[in-house]
Amino acid sequence: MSENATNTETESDDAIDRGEVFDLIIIGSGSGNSIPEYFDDWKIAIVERGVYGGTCLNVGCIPSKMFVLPADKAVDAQTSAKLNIDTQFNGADFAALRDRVFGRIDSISEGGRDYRANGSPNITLFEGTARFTGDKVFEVAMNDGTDLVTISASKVLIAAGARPVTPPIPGLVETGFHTSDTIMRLDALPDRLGIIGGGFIAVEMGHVFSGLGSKVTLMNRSEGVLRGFDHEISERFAEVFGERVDLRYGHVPTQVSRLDDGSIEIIVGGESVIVDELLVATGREPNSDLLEVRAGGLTCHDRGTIDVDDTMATNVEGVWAIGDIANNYQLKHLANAEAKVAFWNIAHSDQEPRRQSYKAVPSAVFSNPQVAHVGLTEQQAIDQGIPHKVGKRDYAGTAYGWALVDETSFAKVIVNTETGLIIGAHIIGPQAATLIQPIIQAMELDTPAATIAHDVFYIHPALTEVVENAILEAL
Ligand SMILES: Cc1cc2nc3c(=O)[nH]c(=O)nc-3n(C[C@H](O)[C@H](O)[C@H](O)COP(=O)(O)OP(=O)(O)OC[C@H]3O[C@@H](n4cnc5c(N)ncnc54)[C@H](O)[C@@H]3O)c2cc1C
Ligand SMILES: NC(=O)c1ccc[n+]([C@@H]2O[C@H](COP(=O)([O-])OP(=O)(O)OC[C@H]3O[C@@H](n4cnc5c(N)ncnc54)[C@H](O)[C@@H]3O)[C@@H](O)[C@H]2O)c1
Repeated sequence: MSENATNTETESDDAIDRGEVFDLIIIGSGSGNSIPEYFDDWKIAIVERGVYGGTCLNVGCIPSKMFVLPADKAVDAQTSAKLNIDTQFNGADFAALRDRVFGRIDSISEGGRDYRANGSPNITLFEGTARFTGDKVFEVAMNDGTDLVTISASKVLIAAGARPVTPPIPGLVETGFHTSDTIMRLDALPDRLGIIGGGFIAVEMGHVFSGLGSKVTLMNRSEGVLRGFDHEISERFAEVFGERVDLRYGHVPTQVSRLDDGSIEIIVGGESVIVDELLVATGREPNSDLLEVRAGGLTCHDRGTIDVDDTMATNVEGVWAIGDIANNYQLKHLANAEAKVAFWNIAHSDQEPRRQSYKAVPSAVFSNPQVAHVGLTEQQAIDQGIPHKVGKRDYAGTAYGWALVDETSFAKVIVNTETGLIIGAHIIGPQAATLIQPIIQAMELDTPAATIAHDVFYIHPALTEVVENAILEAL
């Protein structure tokens, strides 16, 4: 055991059953599973209630992007006439695609589980649902129905993530619906798919299913889709995406019911929408309630995320929290970064703690068109009274954009005119998630916009010239 880990037996309260005592308990096997090797001599418990490996691996980022790629190819095949080639999309073997994706993923999850259950001598895997019963004490309701197990530790890492919200729409629960947890496991492509929501999951899955051949109707509460994004981006996204998907805005569905022929009727904005399958993607709520974190003395924000500082420490000494249960971004690259910070600080309490930066947290929406963002929107810059200049470049204004025959994609960069630093960037179009990377670097490292525009090469005629030119326009 690391010299920094303390034995809880010394601090145990005789009145409380602390059960088996560990050096470290980790709740959740998603980002919580990335345990550095300097923990090899710690006695560790991992508690996982679901499929091993968490959201990103099993039902999130990875399978969804393995579906997005074939959908992108299908859309390309249907839109190639502008490139003077004659290609067709003749349909998808959805069951084979599903089996390929999950054949890969399920075995990785099983391998990860087996490694922790049988191949890691210092680790005990508890497969069940943990809840706090006291300070760093948990009761675990085992999935196999055996007795409740009590465990405790001197240090705890909470990485218990979030789960899909079920909106209170009359008839929804009785009718039955899919979430992102189940929609990718359908047996066949539905002829008609309804999607309630208009955020990341709605537009990514809307692209997947419409691209592969379903008729998709997306019903969003707000006026438009991707409303948290820069206005120009969300408006352009809706224009382009709306050519493939029936977008209904500004209403919460008021009734969902199952019809005699097995189809599903959704009443939205006073109109009837009839579909074969329904996906609900109206946000994800932190699992802090399942964990009964308040019984462990932890404080939470209104939305249920656990209060943490930038060292990932909670208000209770010896308890850290990371990922979707601790931040409102709900992004895997952030959960991974927070895990690194938390694990380091847990094992090195005698050193100055490492801190997570939130200066330039980027995100990308892997729909079609693709969208990427980092930093402030133009409206946020205005609202915050920051003196700024916006630079914008259409893909069509660069050589590679001509090759793509692109008419809808652009990059937008916002520079603080007092500091010369980039404060926001927004890209819509092919490879947006990759193109934004130099700007993430510049923002995180405080590299002036002029420096990254003038002092480095951008390969000609690559799409990165879009970013170079957008920055130049903002100087
Ligand atoms: C469809 C979809 C696509 C996504 N795509 C992207 C993407 O492209 N890029 C990106 O950055 N992010 C994406 N995300 C978000 C990303 O998946 C999450 O931000 C990330 O996985 C969160 O990791 P985590 O470790 O905090 O939680 P999780 O990976 O959710 O792990 C939490 C684990 O804790 C377990 N658990 C919960 N409560 C308890 C309890 N009481 N006892 C025991 N175990 C418990 C859960 O079963 C779960 O396995 C996507 C999410 C979804 C749903
Ligand atoms: N590419 C990625 O990084 C990626 C992909 C998927 C998910 N995620 C993460 O997962 C999180 C959850 O995704 P999400 O799409 O479920 O949530 P979201 O917060 O992105 O979007 C929720 C949407 O549901 C709408 N909504 C809420 N209640 C509604 C109702 N009753 N009727 C109709 N519409 C309603 C909202 O207007 C909003 O458009 C995201 O915040 C994101 O961080 C990330």
